[in-house]
Amino acid sequence: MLKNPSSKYRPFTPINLPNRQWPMRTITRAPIWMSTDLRDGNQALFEPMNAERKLRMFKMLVEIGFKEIEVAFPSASQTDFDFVRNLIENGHIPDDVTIEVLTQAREDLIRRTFESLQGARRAIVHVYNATSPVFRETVFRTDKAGAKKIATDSARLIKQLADERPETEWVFQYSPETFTATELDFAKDVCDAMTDIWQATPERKVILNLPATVEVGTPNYYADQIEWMHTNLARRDSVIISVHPHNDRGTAVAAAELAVMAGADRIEGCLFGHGERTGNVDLVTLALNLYTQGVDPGLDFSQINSIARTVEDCTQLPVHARHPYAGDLVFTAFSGSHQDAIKKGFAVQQPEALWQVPYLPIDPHDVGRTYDSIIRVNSQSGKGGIAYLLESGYGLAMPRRMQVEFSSAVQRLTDSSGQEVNAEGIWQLFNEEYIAANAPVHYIDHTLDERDGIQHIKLTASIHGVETVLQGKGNGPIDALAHAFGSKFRIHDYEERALGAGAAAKAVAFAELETDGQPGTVYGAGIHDNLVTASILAVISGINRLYQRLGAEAKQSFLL
Ligand SMILES: CC(=O)SCCNC(=O)CCNC(=O)[C@H](O)C(C)(C)COP(=O)(O)OP(=O)(O)OC[C@H]1O[C@@H](n2cnc3c(N)ncnc32)[C@H](O)[C@@H]1OP(=O)(O)O
Ligand SMILES: CC(C)C(=O)C(=O)O
Ligand SMILES: [Mg+2]
Repeated sequence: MLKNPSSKYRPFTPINLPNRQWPMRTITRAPIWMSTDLRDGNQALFEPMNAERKLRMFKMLVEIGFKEIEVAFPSASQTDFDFVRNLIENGHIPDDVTIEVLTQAREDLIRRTFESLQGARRAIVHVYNATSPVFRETVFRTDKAGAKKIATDSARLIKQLADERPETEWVFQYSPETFTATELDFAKDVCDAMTDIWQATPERKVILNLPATVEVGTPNYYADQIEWMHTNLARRDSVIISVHPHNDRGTAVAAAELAVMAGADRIEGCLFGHGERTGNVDLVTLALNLYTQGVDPGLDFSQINSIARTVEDCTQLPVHARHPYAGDLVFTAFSGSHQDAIKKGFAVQQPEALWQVPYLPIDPHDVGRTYDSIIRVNSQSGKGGIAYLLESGYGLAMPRRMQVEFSSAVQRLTDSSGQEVNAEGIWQLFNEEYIAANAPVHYIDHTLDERDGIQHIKLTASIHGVETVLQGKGNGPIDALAHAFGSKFRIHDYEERALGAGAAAKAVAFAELETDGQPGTVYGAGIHDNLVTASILAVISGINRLYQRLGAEAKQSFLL
């Protein structure tokens, strides 16, 4: 019998936090954002960014509004070292932006890191060492005291090197790497030792970054860990609690949000969730989630498409089509009931009112997307989306029952092709179905005159290829036309509209016909510069479409 493979794994042990506060909190302001696209994001690429791509990414991060950017692991490679030098020496760092660099807690690497920062106006030096039992035992082969000493030795060295370079405003950051797998009291012990050595004060805060280096539990578990640290850390008023969730369980966004509710002040992550393995937390989703709750994230994603394309170019990895807010398909509705609700929502949505369009958590315009990309039509689509595409693309507003009739023609097309059809394809089908319905009756010409309040029509048409003149009279042109055809059908409904606007506008007319012995109604449509001609064409289109539905016997008597 197969052994249950899950027996290889251990569940996390819930934290005893009887008075936890975070579940009752909401997020009312944006955290401090820190982009690590150029470090954690970059170290996880098949091909790390070259200098040109790194600079392009840096400039874009600045434009988006990041004030803290981890730009490199300068002791890891000459490319990273040179990049930091380029930023400093060539004045690429705006005054309100602080660069951050990462180093392991090792003397040679720390010294090299400070070399790279020579001449920086302000810089965050970020040092880390893993603190969890498996790292202590397996990687460092040491005990708690040994792991703590790695951190505190580095803290003293960093302080000394910083003091020797007073021309730079230094900010210190420590990460107990693998924090989520570390005993909380030990993580606190090491963190407190760091803030003690660095002499953290409310004026000169130290950043304690508590990473989910590997996501090991549910997001509420991370929130409990953060709240415990928030409550128990020494010198809390002199500490910025930062979180750095990875996405191994696919819940990094939730973990970051709950962590902020639990007391975190700052979030580190990457655009579109780049980063080691399953990635760092996605800063785009986090920021726009806040935005849709009425909280200004302080980051500008109003041109999400161009940001996505730049990130794709720099990382050589695609943004998934279903990625929240940014994917190609996230403002697209294929299914009929969704399209219907979206169309109705748009119709009543006022520009300045609260956003209430069904199925769309955000106004696509807010992220630089257009409504055109919203509704796509495939075999799952209903009339709402089809009507929306015709209306938004071609100014053609169909009567409601006609939308139902036409949607089955679209359905037949998408069923047979198995493919999506775009607005142009739907417009073409509309023309084939209605405007080109000109047999067996083909309109040639007409005259109308009014005598004693009665309209008289003389219609010249080709019927089954034979030129024929028909005459009729009635209360209006449509009535007179029906009379000319021997009143074999009734006009159930008639509507006319403008098609397009201005001098180029045409008239479009719709006529809904019914005849005895034939269930239901059939629509016809006509388009012409002249409204009356459009209405005559609509009736003739309806006659021809009705004729196609009749049995052989009914056909004989339907046309004169
Ligand atoms: C979770 C994260 O994302 S952490 C950031 C990871 N990013 C990177 O590592 C960037 C690229 N890294 C590198 O280029 C290299 O690892 C360097 C230059 C930093 C170091 O290279 P090397 O000196 O060859 O060491 P190596 O890469 O093999 O790392 C393993 C050594 O570092 C030690 N180490 C690992 N992390 C730490 C740490 N935070 N502090 C101190 N020592 C550490 C290990 O114990 C091991 O030491 P040992 O060789 O005595 O057993
Ligand atoms: C260096 C640290 C913060 C890190 O990237 C992690 O733990 O994931
Ligand atoms: Mg990381």
